[in-house]
Amino acid sequence: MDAELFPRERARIAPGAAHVPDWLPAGRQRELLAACRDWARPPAGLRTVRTPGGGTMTARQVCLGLHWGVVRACPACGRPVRDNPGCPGLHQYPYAYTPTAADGDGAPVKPFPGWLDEVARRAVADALGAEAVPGAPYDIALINFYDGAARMGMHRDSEERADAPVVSLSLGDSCVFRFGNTGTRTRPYTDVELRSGDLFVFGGPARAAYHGVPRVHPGTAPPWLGLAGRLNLTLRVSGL
Ligand SMILES: O=C(O)CCC(=O)C(=O)O
Ligand SMILES: [Fe+2]
Repeated sequence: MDAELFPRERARIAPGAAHVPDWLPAGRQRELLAACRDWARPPAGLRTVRTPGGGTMTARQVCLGLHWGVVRACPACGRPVRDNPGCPGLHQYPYAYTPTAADGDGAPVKPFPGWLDEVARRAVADALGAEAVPGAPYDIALINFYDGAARMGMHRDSEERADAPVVSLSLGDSCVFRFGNTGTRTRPYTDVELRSGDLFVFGGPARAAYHGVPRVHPGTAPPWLGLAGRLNLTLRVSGL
């Protein structure tokens, strides 16, 4: 992989969606990994994510800024999630952002550091151009850890109330990242290989596209990083 003759090229995967290979230099990857290890420690550390049907996700997760997870009651009106179509406080689907790790140890979520907002703004400018950088600061990170068997089903990132681009940074093992369309979980989609240090940004007409991780390639992390598995950070503007 590292011995490829030509560097991998950046690509527009769809209008509003861009892949920038090797965006993070090795030193920044090491620093980001060290920060992720700190964030993954309790309280409000890495947890197994519950799904609405009573199952669990295979990727484990820690959040910064606000906690993302399944809720049983609307944080705004207190009524059962599927029973509040008129309430502006919660999306119809039973995921929401809350200030504490409600489906974990219940501790307050760790703060989103200002330097991650700077990283996100640089990422959007590099990937999509300065005009795509939002006015509001990035204030949420979802950090997913994948072991060799973990994956993530096709979904949309839809609990935010802002349409700012989502910034995705990958560390460790490479994976197949499937980037689809806004209408269905199925084709048409494009499979992109995301490797350690890669940036992927999706905003504008691609902000609501379905996407997922059908496969991680175990043992493909760069040896100098010291990570067995894959970490992905998505940086978002909550609008909340
Ligand atoms: O792991 C990835 O590359 C994607 C993660 C993702 O889609 C999410 O956290 O919503
Ligand atoms: Fe996502």
